[in-house]
Amino acid sequence: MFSISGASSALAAWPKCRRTPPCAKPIWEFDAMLTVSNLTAGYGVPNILQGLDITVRPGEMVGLVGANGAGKTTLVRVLAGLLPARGGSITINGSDTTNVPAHARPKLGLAIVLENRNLFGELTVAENLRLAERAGANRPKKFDIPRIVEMFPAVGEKMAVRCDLLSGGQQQMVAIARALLLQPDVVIMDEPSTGLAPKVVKAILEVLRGLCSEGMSIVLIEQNIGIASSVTQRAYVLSTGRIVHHVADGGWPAFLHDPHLVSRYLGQH
Ligand SMILES: Nc1ncnc2c1ncn2[C@@H]1O[C@H](COP(=O)(O)OP(=O)(O)OP(=O)(O)O)[C@@H](O)[C@H]1O
Repeated sequence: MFSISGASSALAAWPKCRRTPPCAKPIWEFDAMLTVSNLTAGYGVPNILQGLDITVRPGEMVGLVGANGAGKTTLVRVLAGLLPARGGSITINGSDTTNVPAHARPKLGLAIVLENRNLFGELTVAENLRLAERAGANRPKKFDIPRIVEMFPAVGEKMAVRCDLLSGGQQQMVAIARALLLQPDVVIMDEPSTGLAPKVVKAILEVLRGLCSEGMSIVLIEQNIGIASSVTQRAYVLSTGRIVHHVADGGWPAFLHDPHLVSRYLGQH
């Protein structure tokens, strides 16, 4: 649901003197961290995803925005390995991941924070984090539990609490923490703002910005254009399973100013 802010409020909130966000790096300096090429997938006939091309470089936070039914969740499922690609390819850090099983994708540097967070509800926060830490043990270490607690003090205070007893915001923080303990190079965030108070969303976006400035690649999948435009450098607009528009680096204000684009592809006015 387009429940939070619309394009006009996003535009109003965009500082006139806004510079490129702090995590921006000249894109020509880097090779791609995540490449999706001509990706097709679906559940029946016809395909839902109809030939997607997406590139994310190290240190970029890239948005993927689209209205209900555009195919965002389907793309997340294919990236996670939960739904097979029917055509095209997914490359992570130079490795072809298209047909790699879901459980093996984190070893290649991919972590996904699903919209439903997918925590082990009956386990404590500490137990959830330790499982992730173990799963990420063979990757170059960037995060450990003390660092996670520094990043999310609220997680540190709830270590002994079962995850199903946490608030939505606390669960989202644990889900992000768990993803980071996989020691990923690229994190896919599926609608992290869903159901959360603006203050919590702001805190989470701050953490994501910080990660990005350290070189992490982040794909932020968002229906809320206000959030996407405030934090991502550029974005792909998905509509009926196709990338129909690319908001280039620095192109958010122009996109938000174009009522035709916003209402046509995002259903917002
Ligand atoms: N399990 C499924 N079986 C058949 N069709 C599906 C299935 N899941 C999704 N679809 C269809 O695929 C299309 C894209 O849905 P998807 O959930 O990927 O969109 P979305 O952009 O994530 O939408 P929303 O923001 O509402 O979650 C829709 O037409 C939907 O009806």
